[in-house]
Amino acid sequence: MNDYHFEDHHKLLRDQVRRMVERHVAPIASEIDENNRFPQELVEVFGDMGLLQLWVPEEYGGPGGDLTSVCLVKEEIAKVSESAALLAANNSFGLILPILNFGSEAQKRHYLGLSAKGRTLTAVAITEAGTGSDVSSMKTRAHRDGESWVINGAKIYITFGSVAHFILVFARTSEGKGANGISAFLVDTKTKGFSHGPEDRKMGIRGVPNVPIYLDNVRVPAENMIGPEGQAFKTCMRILDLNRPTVGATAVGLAQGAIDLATAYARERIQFGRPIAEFQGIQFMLADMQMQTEAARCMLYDCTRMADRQEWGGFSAKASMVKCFASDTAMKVATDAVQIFGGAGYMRDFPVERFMRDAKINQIFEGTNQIQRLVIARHMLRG
Ligand SMILES: CC(C)(COP(=O)(O)OP(=O)(O)OC[C@H]1O[C@@H](n2cnc3c(N)ncnc32)[C@H](O)[C@@H]1OP(=O)(O)O)[C@@H](O)C(=O)NCCC(=O)NCCSC(=O)CCS(=O)O
Repeated sequence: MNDYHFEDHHKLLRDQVRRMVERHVAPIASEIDENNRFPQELVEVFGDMGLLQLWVPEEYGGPGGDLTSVCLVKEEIAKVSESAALLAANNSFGLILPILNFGSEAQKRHYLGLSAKGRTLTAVAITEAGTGSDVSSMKTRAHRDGESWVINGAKIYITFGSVAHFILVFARTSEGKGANGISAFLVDTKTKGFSHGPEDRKMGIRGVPNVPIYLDNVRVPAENMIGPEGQAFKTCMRILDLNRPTVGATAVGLAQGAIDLATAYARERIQFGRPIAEFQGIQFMLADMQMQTEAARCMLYDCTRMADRQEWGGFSAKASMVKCFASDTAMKVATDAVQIFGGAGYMRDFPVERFMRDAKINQIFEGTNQIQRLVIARHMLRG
């Protein structure tokens, strides 16, 4: 494969991650899915390599990664396990991106410094029972009480919500119309009044705990508000824009992993006296799978380059294109990989059925692909 615009440090990181995946992720990938087990041991491995906290700048004690590094790491890990890829760069969405972009210097020193140690887990809480695509309809409320804010409400489907040390919680702090009046708080999950419910039972990404969380008079110090009061809808949109390419990266990795499995199987599987790889019907499928994945990869690393060069014009639409195109591609590619395996592909003895189950979530979370199309179309129509 082409090396795109990767710099030497990106290639070095990618090679280190490949070796780590072979040693630590590949041996447990099927088992964490089978047992729906959160791989705590990977927290240590990833933390020691700087992979949970990749995006923390060097001046705050972090590895100083960029969007390209985060995506390369996720792509490599997702070739073997989407669940493990979701754990990598865990601190980006819930802590690093909001604090780097909207936090005060004191918040940066404290939280980025903590993240840099490589043992912190975080989550983001936006979604509620009545609030999915329509973020501004959220019902969770926070009111000011002296030097604190007191939060009440419930959120659902919170990824890593049961293991996170800190959760970025979005709540309405005034009854302003629509997007106005929403604020963001970094909540320490040890705070009195915070709790979570039982784990959601999911089709895929097993080993990644998703839970409902409950905030019952959760009191947080005023300094835990991230960004200006009432303006966090924009914080939310901005961190989604920056994180959506990483969903694209996971999807590209998953698709490549499925292609590699299907290609190897097609070479080995004998029917009508020859490997099925010799049949044009299979060759055309494999070629389409690789072509679509390569197109998604080109789009992905073009988008990461934009971000790393701070070229923000049209970035939101570009991030939505990557998330949408790569995840639609991964779903199609994983389904075709199962088809190439035939009956064996439907069995749990082979990993491709897991890839097909895991692929689906990428079309749904961090904004459904219908929402991504809406963002893209709005950008086009604005001219
Ligand atoms: C549907 C949406 C794309 C847009 O929602 P709205 O139509 O309600 O809002 P707008 O009128 O477009 O915008 C209001 C306001 O915000 C500004 N804005 C909009 N987009 C951006 C942006 N990308 N960056 C900065 N600012 C932005 C816009 O200019 C307006 O400001 P003014 O009023 O003009 O000043 C949106 O609601 C959306 O993306 N929905 C999807 C939500 C989503 O992705 N949810 C997923 C949750 S997280 C997850 O799934 C992870 C799993 S988990 O929960 O653990």
